[in-house]
Amino acid sequence: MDTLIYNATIITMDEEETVIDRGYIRFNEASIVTIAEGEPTQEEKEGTVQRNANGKWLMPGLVNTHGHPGMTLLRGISDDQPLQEWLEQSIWPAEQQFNERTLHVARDVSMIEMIASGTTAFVDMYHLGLPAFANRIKEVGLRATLMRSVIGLCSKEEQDEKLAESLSFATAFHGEANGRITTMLAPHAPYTCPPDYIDRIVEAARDADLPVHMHLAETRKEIHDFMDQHGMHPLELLEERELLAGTKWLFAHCVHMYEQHFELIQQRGSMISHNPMSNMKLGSGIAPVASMLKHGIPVSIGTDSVASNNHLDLFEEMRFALLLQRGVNEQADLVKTYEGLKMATINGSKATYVNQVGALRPGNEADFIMLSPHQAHFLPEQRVLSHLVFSAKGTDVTDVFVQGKPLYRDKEFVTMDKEKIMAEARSISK
Ligand SMILES: CSC[C@H]1O[C@@H](n2cnc3c(O)ncnc32)[C@H](O)[C@@H]1O
Ligand SMILES: [Zn+2]
Repeated sequence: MDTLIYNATIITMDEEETVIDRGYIRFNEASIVTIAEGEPTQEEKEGTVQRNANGKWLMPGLVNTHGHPGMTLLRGISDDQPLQEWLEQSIWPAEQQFNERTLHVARDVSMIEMIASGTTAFVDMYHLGLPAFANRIKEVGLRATLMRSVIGLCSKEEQDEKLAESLSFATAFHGEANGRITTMLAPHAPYTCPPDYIDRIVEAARDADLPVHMHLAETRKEIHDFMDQHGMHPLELLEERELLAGTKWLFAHCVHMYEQHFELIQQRGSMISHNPMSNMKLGSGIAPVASMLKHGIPVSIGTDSVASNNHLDLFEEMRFALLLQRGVNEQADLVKTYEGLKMATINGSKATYVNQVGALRPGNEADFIMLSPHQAHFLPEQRVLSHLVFSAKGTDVTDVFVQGKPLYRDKEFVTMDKEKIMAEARSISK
């Protein structure tokens, strides 16, 4: 049976700045059937379960295009180190202690946090326990892009084993959960994967028609060391080895890149995940997002893990992304308000190479969220787009639907037991 939600203010993200002041959406588990202004007719109501939105704001679910949910219990583990020191001294030793249970609980906590703040789809780059996570996501109902990522600082035999494992996970799970799970291959970074290993990963991805996700140009040190070793910027090396064209890339960070790199990225059709808070926290720098957008790159937004953020609230991340660009470039209209919403929604679907989400239109999948406008920080209520970017917080989200199924209803979890998961997290993190 279809569901009909009426009396909603609908932000479609379909055409430029469309806000349907009082409207309704009819949908089912396959797709959105109707979106229209005004009251539904008797005919539209037929064969539906109806729900009054009471003026709530209804918009596409947010897409987090870079993260590591398995690291969630490392929140606050080390707050004052730069990337390389943070990885080598704090993160990698702590990750050695992970087991099935800690990973399961960490990922459940991250999904609680994402759902409660309006994320309907996320990218997870990780090397441990992927099949178990994919199966858990099937139960929870979120949309996810998963990959068994690889670090290639090992023998060729080990590299090949890791790549084979990645490929077998990616091919087994791509399209699972009624298409909610998609997969990629993922060399961790140019400083942990030698060029000939990246060659082999890209070749495998092309053969299997899978996208490739990688951390890129995150710190000045990375570029400095890479230039010393290879005589050029890592993106230039990818181009020299003919790895950009014909590959569906999603690069995370891209902080230390310049005009000519964005021209190349745009020409080759690669995607970028901008992670402003993680870059700030680790003191990595400010990505030149205004320049990326000027080149026509549909920049998307990621949080990275909560060990470098320390939260998964994409509303906050989106606002921070805009404010940073305006502040650092001393220009108030450089990255426009609506661009922020695009980055967190429709650009996220482009970055993950997933069609039919990120915008609300008939035929697209019913991945959407609702926010309560009855908050002091949303007064006066008329300027919805402005409020969503500059005033909204994840905690304003009241409802979350993925593929037409409710995961969060009036702030109650439908598919997860929040109290149980939090109790387990407290107990094991001790
Ligand atoms: C093998 S991929 C997962 C791996 O990535 C590490 N990681 C987490 N955040 C970052 C980041 O911002 N830059 C580089 N690497 C990062 C983490 O240790 C995971 O094990
Ligand atoms: Zn990362």
